[in-house]
Amino acid sequence: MALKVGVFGGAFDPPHLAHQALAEAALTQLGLDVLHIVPTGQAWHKARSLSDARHRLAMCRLAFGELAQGAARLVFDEREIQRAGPSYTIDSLRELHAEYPGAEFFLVLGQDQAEALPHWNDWQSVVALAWICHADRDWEGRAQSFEPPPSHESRYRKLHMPLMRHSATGVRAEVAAKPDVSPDLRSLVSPAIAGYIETHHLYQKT
Ligand SMILES: Nc1ncnc2c1ncn2[C@@H]1O[C@H](COP(=O)(O)OP(=O)(O)OP(=O)(O)O)[C@@H](O)[C@H]1O
Ligand SMILES: O=C(O)c1ccc[n+]([C@@H]2O[C@H](COP(=O)([O-])O)[C@@H](O)[C@H]2O)c1
Repeated sequence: MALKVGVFGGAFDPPHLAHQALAEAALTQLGLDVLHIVPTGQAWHKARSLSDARHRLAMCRLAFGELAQGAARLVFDEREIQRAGPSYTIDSLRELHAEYPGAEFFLVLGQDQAEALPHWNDWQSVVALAWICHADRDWEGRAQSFEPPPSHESRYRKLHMPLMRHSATGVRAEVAAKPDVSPDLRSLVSPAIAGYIETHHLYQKT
């Protein structure tokens, strides 16, 4: 049987509880052998610059480190941080295909990026190289549940997790408003991430 390789990319600035729930859903529902967590290097599609990659990677290790279950392995994958220029998922998928010949790939996304996928660089190749595994996301203004584009529907798979309104934007705003670890922050990120943010004075108003 082909090795099943999951790929979960994100800015992870910082990783929050919905990221952890999505990674867990992917591990349990897709029967993955390995899950690559891929922090973005340069997010061409985001208006703000990301925090130092060193911090985002350290927080990924804290947030996702406990998730490896059963036979599944987690890889904290620095390729997009190391690569010069904008981070394109297609580049990472092509490299991973070469590293795992014959494997089956599963790209893990929340609803917003599943909807944005047709605007990604070379998205048709992305869809050809990986199953698109998407979970709904609770956000204001969400009109309806995401429906895959009919032309590529057979390449999409739904992941099930509780609808969560968590966002990294919300975490950063909470810390900027209340620099001490607040009960609201504790409801958004794991204790390890709250501690890391506090120790390293991340996201505080300057
Ligand atoms: N609440 C959520 N429910 C489901 N998926 C989510 C949720 N939050 C983030 N994701 C997914 O996790 C991946 C990485 O997201 P990202 O690191 O950009 O977090 P974010 O919360 O969207 O960040 P920001 O608020 O800074 O834009 C994306 O595929 C995104 O759709
Ligand atoms: O390749 C692209 O063109 C592309 C465009 C938008 C997003 N992505 C990737 O999708 C993942 C989730 O994006 P984000 O903005 O939610 O962190 C992350 O790995 C991004 O690099 C990739």
